[in-house]
Amino acid sequence: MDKQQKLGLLLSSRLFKKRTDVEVVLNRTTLSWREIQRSQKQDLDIGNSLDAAVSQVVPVSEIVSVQKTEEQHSETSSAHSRALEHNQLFLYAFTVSYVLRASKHQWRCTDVVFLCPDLTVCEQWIRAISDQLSILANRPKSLLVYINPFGGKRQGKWIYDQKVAPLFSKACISTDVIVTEQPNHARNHLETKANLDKYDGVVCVGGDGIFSEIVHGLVTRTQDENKVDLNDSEAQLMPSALRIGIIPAGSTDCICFSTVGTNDPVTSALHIIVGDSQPMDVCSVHHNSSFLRFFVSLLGYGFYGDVLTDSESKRWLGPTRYDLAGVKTFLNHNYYEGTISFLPAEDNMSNPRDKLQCRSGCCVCQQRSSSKARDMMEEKKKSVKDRREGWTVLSGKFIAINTACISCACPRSPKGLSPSAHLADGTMDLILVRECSRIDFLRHLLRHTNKDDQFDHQFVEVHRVKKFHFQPCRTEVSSLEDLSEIPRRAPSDQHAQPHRGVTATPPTAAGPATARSCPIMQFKSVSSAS
Ligand SMILES: Nc1ncnc2c1ncn2[C@@H]1O[C@H](COP(=O)(O)OP(=O)(O)OP(=O)(O)O)[C@@H](O)[C@H]1O
Repeated sequence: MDKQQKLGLLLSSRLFKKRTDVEVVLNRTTLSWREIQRSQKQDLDIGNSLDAAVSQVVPVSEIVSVQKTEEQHSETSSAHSRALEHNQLFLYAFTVSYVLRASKHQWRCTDVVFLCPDLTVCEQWIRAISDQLSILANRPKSLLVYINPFGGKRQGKWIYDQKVAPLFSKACISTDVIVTEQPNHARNHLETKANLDKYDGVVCVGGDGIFSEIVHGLVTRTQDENKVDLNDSEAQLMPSALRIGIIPAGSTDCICFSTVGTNDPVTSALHIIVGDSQPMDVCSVHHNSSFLRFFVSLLGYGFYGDVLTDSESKRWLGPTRYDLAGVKTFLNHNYYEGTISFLPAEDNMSNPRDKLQCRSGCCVCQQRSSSKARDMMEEKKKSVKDRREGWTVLSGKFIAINTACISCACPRSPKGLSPSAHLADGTMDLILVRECSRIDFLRHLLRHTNKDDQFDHQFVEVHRVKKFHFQPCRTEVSSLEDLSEIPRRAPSDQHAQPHRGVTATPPTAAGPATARSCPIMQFKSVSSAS
């Protein structure tokens, strides 16, 4: 058996590309081509070692489509005359579209056209590549798409129509598209009406808010179908069988940025097409015995909670609303007094101040995922015990009580609020900013935007936790300057915990108060709920 057979050679031909003869080779994992003449010259001059320099290799998993090139290709006339020189006629052509990795995590779709000496060869190539694409089990064939036309700069529909739909169509993905008409349209549709059996995944076009709707809709429906009581904070959530993809078209797009490393609709569409997936934790928030909500990115109480609440009333301003609400809340300088109890994550595989950045294939998340079944059993047994022991209790006055399920990176804060938080390890990073002066708090906030360690302040502490509980003092919310001020927002006793990805699929996150997490499935370009 020669080397090529060992590599699973499927097809090899001498074809023509632009002005050159190329040897094109398809095996089970790659499509490659190299210029024959140049390579041979190099063979003579410098030896075989330079072959790689003139050959291109594309993983089959990153081929978007292969199609017969019907129209006269721009290069055809020059190619034709060049071909004549070679006493060959290359009248038939096929185009392979594939992923090109550009800079800063961005992906682009690029084409290569191969001219063939006859129709049989052309069709043989198209069939061989199509066959390989058809056995890629992760690729979605049918998607349900929700577009929020009011997210971010209100470009969602345009972004989808112009940048995403043509790629889905090229990849032969069928879609049902719903443009939402009001808040919670997507959530309610998913919870009650959508026929989910038809689809391989759900895609949202918008920001973290519409993603949150999708998470709530899918996770709630899955729990209903499996008779899981969401009000039971100890119940193990069942993962959804569908993955969620995000096309960023919001104001922050934190979940997309934190998982893919960029907010670029084309990159996200390509991740979806090639079937990339990334598990995420979903956390749930309970108040007493009632389920409040899920979250997958940031649960903010105090400063960030106030910024988000205030920014909602300024939605008409677009993304600028966050800056305005941020300045206003900063000037108010409120603090919140209460007691926080948390259950620390037990192992020492990672901590919130290590330099790890969780990415696809992260060993910490993988290890967690492989021990998931065992952990689920243990966690069940432990839940009663947990209530009695292992909890750490802290009291005091806090400006911000944040919980990050993921790094929460976004263009404004490229490393995020918790740079080494993991996407799917079943833990949350609890970040406490204690009472401090305005100038100190500003120094802390500025560190969100630069490379300095944002936890390296005496008034900031961070804990990697599995669950936490917050019990506010009833009369406490006051300006640091004016302690007599009545709290604008009376906090209540809440707890949160993360649910580790339950299925064999991607991420999930859970929310505030008592938080826990369960997994949901996502395409890699996912983002989460805030
Ligand atoms: N048709 C609609 N009209 C008004 N609001 C909608 C509509 N569809 C969805 N929404 C709501 O709009 C809110 C914001 O949407 P989205 O998150 O997509 O944009 P954003 O807030 O600008 O971005 P980000 O959350 O990333 O900052 C969501 O909470 C969603 O429930």
